[in-house]
Amino acid sequence: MPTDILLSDPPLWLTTPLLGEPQASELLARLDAELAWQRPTLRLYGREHPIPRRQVWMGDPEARYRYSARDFHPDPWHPAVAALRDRVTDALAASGTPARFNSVLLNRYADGEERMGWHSDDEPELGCDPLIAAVSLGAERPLRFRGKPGVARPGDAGPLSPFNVWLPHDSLLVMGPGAQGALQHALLPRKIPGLRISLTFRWVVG
Ligand SMILES: O=C(O)CCC(=O)C(=O)O
Ligand SMILES: [Fe+2]
Repeated sequence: MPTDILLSDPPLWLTTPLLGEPQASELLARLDAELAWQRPTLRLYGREHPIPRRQVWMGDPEARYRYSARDFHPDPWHPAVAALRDRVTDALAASGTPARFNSVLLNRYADGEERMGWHSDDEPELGCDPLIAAVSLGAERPLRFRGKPGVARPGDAGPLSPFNVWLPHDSLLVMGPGAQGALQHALLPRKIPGLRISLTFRWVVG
């Protein structure tokens, strides 16, 4: 599997293809059809807003997640998602990066209008310097990165200019240790038609 090193410090790598066809397209159709996609609301400045995408939180029972002072329990592993988790774990081990995952956030973007705002995946449950593995299926869209406001870069490196990482169908983006401390990322709205599903595998510290 060809891997592009997009950034070395913090590590950001893109591998494509991950599964090959027809497996990748079959997985996209199966996840779309078989998962209990939710559109929870988020409270912002005292008002409830439905999130601009759908999602499912899945994982081991002890991989609980606290968010907005609420405990979220993961859905049990769907067999196709568990198989993908093992595939990603094997691919990482083969490239000399042993990692394990007890949970995954699945995001479903119906079209280019649906999106995710600027954030880092730096919740305390994820421990310090997590490795997050993100699989993309469906419409190719750019994940935009920028330096985290107020965080200096290592050495004399100047400020990092924002950049796009285009995520093709059937690709794996690895955000390695340090990426969440140094960078933010967002899936901004774009006039790109078509369904996209991403799966961001994580380890949640119990
Ligand atoms: O959909 C994507 O590629 C980004 C998802 C993401 O940032 C997340 O799940 O934390
Ligand atoms: Fe994220």
